[in-house]
Amino acid sequence: MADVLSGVASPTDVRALPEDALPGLCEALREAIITTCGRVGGHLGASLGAVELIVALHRVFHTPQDALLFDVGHQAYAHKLLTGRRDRMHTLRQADGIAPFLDPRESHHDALAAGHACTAISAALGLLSGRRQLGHTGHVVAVVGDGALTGGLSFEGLNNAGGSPLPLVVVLNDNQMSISANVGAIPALLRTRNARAFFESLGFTYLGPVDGHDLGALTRALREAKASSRPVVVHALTKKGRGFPPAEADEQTRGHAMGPYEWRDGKLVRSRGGRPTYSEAFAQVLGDALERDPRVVAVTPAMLEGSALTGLKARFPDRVHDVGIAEQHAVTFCAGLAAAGAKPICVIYSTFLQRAYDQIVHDVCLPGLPVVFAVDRAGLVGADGATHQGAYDVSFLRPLPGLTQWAPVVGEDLGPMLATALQAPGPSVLRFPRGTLPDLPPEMAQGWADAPGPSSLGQPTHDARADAKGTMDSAASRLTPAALPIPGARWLKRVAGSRLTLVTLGPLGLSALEAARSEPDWSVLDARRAWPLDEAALLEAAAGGHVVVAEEGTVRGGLGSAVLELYAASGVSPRVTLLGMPDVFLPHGDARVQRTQLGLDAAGLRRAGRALLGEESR
Ligand SMILES: Cc1ncc(C[n+]2csc(CCOP(=O)(O)OP(=O)(O)O)c2C)c(N)n1
Ligand SMILES: CC(=O)[C@@H](O)[C@H](O)COP(=O)(O)O
Ligand SMILES: [Mg+2]
Repeated sequence: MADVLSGVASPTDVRALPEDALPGLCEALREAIITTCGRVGGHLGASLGAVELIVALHRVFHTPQDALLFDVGHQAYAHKLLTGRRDRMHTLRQADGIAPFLDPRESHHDALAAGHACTAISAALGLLSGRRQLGHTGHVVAVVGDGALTGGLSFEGLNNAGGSPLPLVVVLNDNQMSISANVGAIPALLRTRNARAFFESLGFTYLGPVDGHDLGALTRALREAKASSRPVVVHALTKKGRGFPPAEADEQTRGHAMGPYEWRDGKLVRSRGGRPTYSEAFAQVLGDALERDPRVVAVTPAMLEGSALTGLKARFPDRVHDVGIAEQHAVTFCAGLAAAGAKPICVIYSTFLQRAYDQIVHDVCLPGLPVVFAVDRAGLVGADGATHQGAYDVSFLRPLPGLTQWAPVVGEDLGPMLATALQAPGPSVLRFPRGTLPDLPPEMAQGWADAPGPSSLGQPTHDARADAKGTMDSAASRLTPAALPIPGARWLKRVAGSRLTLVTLGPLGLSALEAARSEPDWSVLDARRAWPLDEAALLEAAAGGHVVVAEEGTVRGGLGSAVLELYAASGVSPRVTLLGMPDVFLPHGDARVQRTQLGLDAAGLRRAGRALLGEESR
């Protein structure tokens, strides 16, 4: 079957094929998608479910004169394969390779970049309006999933489009799935006769429901939509994971997202070589908290599986809420929960938290409600690239009065930090990265390096040994809130009279420890909080005259900026180097390689320290 696809270099070739060649083309596309995802991972399920839809779209609409926008873009591998990227698909989501989602810089058949859900309708209406204003006659199509209709932004777009005379075409790819089972009233409504009434009441012509795997029916409906002079929705019923039995059998996500070789014996499994992830470790301590305190409740905006909450949902069905792709609602829902006296924990990816900024400010921080934000995927995310990097949470949250920002180093820190956050009178953040838990370094596994005594600059911050012991003990035993709260920063290595201190946030503390092992007069300070700062500890660090601050987040406005602000306000002037994510949107690639490239590994930290000391050659 692959030869049908090998004859397609552009959508023009798709339109030139005889109709009886199209089933073979769809089979070849599925084969290519399955092979690609098997080798390099990717969004298998959604892309398999959209094969016929995408072939029919390219038969009817002529890109780039007509524009196709795909909500998120994770379902668009067939579109990439049909638009000249077939021979590079093996580079998908890798450094300098094919992008994880759509990107006009990659192909002029990609109308707009995306990666976050619920944007397609608004962007498509804007594109259509702008094109008409500038005399362009092409059609604009927004392809959105049923999950995308659980997000408010989609409705802002539908509302505006339905009241507009512009002939926007919305194709609803309804597979009754988000990443896992879809939630709420809207997806359910779509499978009833009310779907027609719903869209018609919003001002759309409704075409459907159409079998989303029947090329003839799809083509006819799309041609009718293309001829419409007013907003129109084509409602296609599809199956996520279609054509690959392990995905179709994957009840949880239909093979939504996977790493390479994540299926064995015909089953789709998330394989990470057995080590738990930070998300799974957090879910563990969250489960303890749910067990211990009936006021605790968890909220996720459609990332039950990605945030490792599926098991907790089964254990606490009424206290783990998946609210759909609705980050703004998730945050303000948590504000309501907190106002009622519950202890809400909003479990949310750093990049998706961006969508709920005003809700954090206006509904949580301004009233000072004790919402806990478990900010997952904080830092480099790797394959998902620029639209998904967890780069900004420290910076955009730090200015908010009363919001405490914690960052664990190792999995054992999560319990104490969560318990501290749950005791806090106001809102808190715990940020942790995508990926598996690290091994404990020798300094942590066998207790801490001897602290040389009280800080030379004022009160000792705290007894690192006691704190560490408390932390370590809590790792072993069930946590009781009495063991907390945690004070501020934590010396991972404390050398009296050290000349240089590596100040880090989160897991970078481990790289700093490794970097400092061969440097007898370097100290390592785990800031533990991005805000508020542990000023005494940071002023002690300044005493050595040289400070490197390293964080896996943008250097603009992050921990490093806060430290510089402290030193300026305190009238101390050590030489300071800031390391972090640079002032660009970092592309897709291997996060470990990118960390090294950014100098956010032990060698990079050592280089930065030596450069600061003027000992580059050593
Ligand atoms: C703002 C935002 N929140 C969450 C996500 C994660 N996400 C990616 S795809 C997806 C499910 C989309 O469901 P649907 O629109 O039905 O598409 P399907 O995968 O079923 O084809 C989610 C939640 C995202 N990309 N953007
Ligand atoms: C497309 C999308 O936004 C999600 O599927 C995201 O790619 C999940 O990321 P993780 O793989 O880090 O859970
Ligand atoms: Mg869906």
